[in-house]
Amino acid sequence: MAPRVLVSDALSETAVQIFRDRGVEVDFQPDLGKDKDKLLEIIGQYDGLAIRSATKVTDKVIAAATKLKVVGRAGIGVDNVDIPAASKKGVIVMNTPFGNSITTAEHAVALMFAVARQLPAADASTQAGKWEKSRFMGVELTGKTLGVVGCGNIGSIVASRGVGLRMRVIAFDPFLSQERATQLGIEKVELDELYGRSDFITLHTPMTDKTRGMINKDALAKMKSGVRIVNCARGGLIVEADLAEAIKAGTVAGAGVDVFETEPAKDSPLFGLDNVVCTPHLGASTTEAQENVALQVAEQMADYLMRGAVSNAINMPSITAEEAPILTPFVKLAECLGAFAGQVTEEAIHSVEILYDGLVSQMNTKALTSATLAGLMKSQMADINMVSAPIMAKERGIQVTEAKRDKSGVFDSFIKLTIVTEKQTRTVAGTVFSDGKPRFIQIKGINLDAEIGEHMVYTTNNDAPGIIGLLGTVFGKAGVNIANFQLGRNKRGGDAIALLYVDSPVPEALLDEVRAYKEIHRAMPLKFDMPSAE
Ligand SMILES: NC(=O)C1=CN([C@@H]2O[C@H](COP(=O)(O)OP(=O)(O)OC[C@H]3O[C@@H](n4cnc5c(N)ncnc54)[C@H](O)[C@@H]3O)[C@@H](O)[C@H]2O)C=CC1
Ligand SMILES: O=C(O)CCC(=O)C(=O)O
Repeated sequence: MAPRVLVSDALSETAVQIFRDRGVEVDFQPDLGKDKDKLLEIIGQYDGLAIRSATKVTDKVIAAATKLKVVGRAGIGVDNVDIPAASKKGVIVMNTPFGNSITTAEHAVALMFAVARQLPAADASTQAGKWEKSRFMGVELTGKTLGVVGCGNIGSIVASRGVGLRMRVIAFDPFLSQERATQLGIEKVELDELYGRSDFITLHTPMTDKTRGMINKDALAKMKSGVRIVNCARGGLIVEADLAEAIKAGTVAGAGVDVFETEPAKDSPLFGLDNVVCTPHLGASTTEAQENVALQVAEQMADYLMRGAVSNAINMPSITAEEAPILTPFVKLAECLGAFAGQVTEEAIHSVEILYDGLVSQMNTKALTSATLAGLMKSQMADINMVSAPIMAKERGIQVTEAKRDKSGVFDSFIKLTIVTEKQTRTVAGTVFSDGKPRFIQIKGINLDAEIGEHMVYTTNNDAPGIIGLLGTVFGKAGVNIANFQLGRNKRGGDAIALLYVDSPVPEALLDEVRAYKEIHRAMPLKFDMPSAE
């Protein structure tokens, strides 16, 4: 059945066409995002949700979204999505990090001009027939200092436009390198220096715990008198009441505000103040940007739903459409290794080490590690997947390390998983053969070659005569067919293991019969997320 996507905000219809062309069923309801109850009522029917900023993907929406696999944000900021809730539920959240950057940068520059020359007020006055020429004295941008706070995609475009306008551009961004600053022709400074020197300040940071409310009374007090502030990033970066006070006091000469603490902004302390220019979150609203982000989000979501490719996900490593087919069998192997260790381990896990040997070490090991963790925790958490597993492991205090090395043995590639619990260290290794099927190649340091099936039985025993006969007889009597039987031992008469791939689940009573045999230490059923035997 084709996956179904709900578009709940006003995306360009380009997105709808792309979904259809890619074989995804799409339901285009551009106003639905504003109707929280309706969204909660219907979200359970969809595999994907495509949004802009009006739809709030809260924990309640995530909880009601029983089939949801992916949320696609046609835009940059994902602060309208509860990412932790989505991640815990295994829902991928994607954005389109570049599609609207130029447009938003241009809006910031437009607001800067609008504030410098009081354009909206001058327009309103002129159209009212007042001709107040002396009221609207402006300032030039040329030669002024522009302070860019947050010099990522958008901030650096604004910075380069500022340079083009012959402004002196200074920037504060903890991740801005000296080389990049030089390349942009700007000066990298500390925040307080930026506050003290700028005639115009433009904000381009994401909303984080650090940036929330950063433009407050204290910050405003450090700024040059007569500064003009532009915010095209996120409303919560500015404490609106504090900015309003500074504007009333005349220490801030004007502000251009596209984004608000609460949106839609029906009221704000900034409304009605002289030389405050407001727009209703229009930063990304150009035909070009909306085409870009709609096209990109639809392609990304369709790629994921139809081919398993992941790009621009906030909560999951990327998997390109090209690598998806090569990676998929190793993802399955990683899941099975994790699932084996998870099912045979009964104590709390302290740490996990995953060794990637040979060709697999050059693959997307982040994705493989996520898959291993998902397999590991699946026996305790049914709904876990590659998205939620790393978070769950972190929450449980499990230390995860990855190691990589060149081919060291007979296999072109193998993955070895080591689990350390309070009682023991356990290892299991596996590979993928040319038939694309995963196999276990080592358990507890004992070599074997075991095909992995949906239902398996694992025994540990003394290496003694009669084990094969015992298992064969008990299972045969009960009508449980053994598809594959693998044995291994560390030395003659030493520790041995058996791994049986069976065609149907094995009843506990049958395993009790096996456990009654004195040479058997442990006999347990295992289940893997593999196709049923044909
Ligand atoms: N008004 C609108 O319609 C739109 C608003 N946006 C918003 O614009 C903002 C910037 O977007 P992009 O440039 O694409 O993001 P980006 O991730 O490319 O850049 C953000 C930069 O902020 C820096 N940063 C983080 N914390 C900082 C701090 N405490 N102080 C200074 N710098 C800090 C980062 O190092 C990064 O370089 C986001 O909040 C985004 O949601 C984006 C598109 C449209
Ligand atoms: O979709 C929009 O209009 C808002 C865009 C935005 O804020 C973003 O991309 O972060």
